[in-house]
Amino acid sequence: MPHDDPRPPVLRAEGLTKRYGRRRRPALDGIDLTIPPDRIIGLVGPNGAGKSTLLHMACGLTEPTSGSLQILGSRPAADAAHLARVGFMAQDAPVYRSFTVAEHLRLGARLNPGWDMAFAERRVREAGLDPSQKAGGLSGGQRAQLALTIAAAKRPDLLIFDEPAAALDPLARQGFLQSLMSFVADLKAGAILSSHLLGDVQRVCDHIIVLCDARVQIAGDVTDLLATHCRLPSAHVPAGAELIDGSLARFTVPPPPETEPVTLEELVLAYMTRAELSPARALQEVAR
Ligand SMILES: Nc1ncnc2c1ncn2[C@@H]1O[C@H](COP(=O)(O)OP(=O)(O)OP(=O)(O)O)[C@@H](O)[C@H]1O
Repeated sequence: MPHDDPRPPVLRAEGLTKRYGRRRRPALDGIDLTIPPDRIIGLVGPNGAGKSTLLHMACGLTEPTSGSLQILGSRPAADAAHLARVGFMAQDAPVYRSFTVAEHLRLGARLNPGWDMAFAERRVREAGLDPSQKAGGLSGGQRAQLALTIAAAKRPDLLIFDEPAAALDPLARQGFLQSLMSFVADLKAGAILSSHLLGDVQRVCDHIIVLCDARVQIAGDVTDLLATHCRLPSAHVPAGAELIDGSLARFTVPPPPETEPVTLEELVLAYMTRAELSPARALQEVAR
């Protein structure tokens, strides 16, 4: 983030912790994280890592147990004006099955002061949705397009998606991700999406957060991460390098020429594997 950018970070977490029960392991464990504006952020990690918990907290749907979280410079869902600045699409693209597409848009207009009906109607047409069709009869891909339109037509500054395309076939997923990117560009909004589909993340995101075991393992702009992670040609770990997993290392100095570049998928998998094998994790498993 340029130092003269006056805008607050999209997300700032300090010591953010969430426990769902006093005896349970935390779902988020002391997370410190700052995400600059103007990013499409991919939140990745294995099942149960805490991704939905973080996204729900960002929307004000659940409260931290301790620590603090700011979204666009304020407490999540601090007031009506702040609520209007954040659009959320929950897992499985929830819609009202007995409402038609047009009724969804009218409901959106009644509930959201900044609702842009012209934008919503144009997007419904572009997605090929029939306004008189009941949402219960839409395909998964059409339902996702409707839910995306509803999240975007309030013209938020930040769109949050919890595994938005997990249930869609590859073609519907491609259409959905294209719409997502064009919405973000149209609205000049930021976006955070959680996903298990690393290919999708690689296609649309320019910043990633790897969350495993309730902790952030690595976060940063994709270009920076790919420039600072390489595969070592031998077992020797040079100065300025930290071995993450196998031969994949992170460099705090410019990597030497004999190292090989890595893909985003390899990088994410290396951090996930390291977290899975960490001694702290092993101890937690024994304690459970
Ligand atoms: N409402 C809840 N009550 C109790 N425990 C919960 C609740 N929601 C989440 N958890 C627990 O918190 C941990 C993190 O769950 P969360 O759903 O945030 O992970 P996730 O990374 O989104 O997982 P997935 O990829 O499977 O959706 C898990 O151990 C889960 O069982």
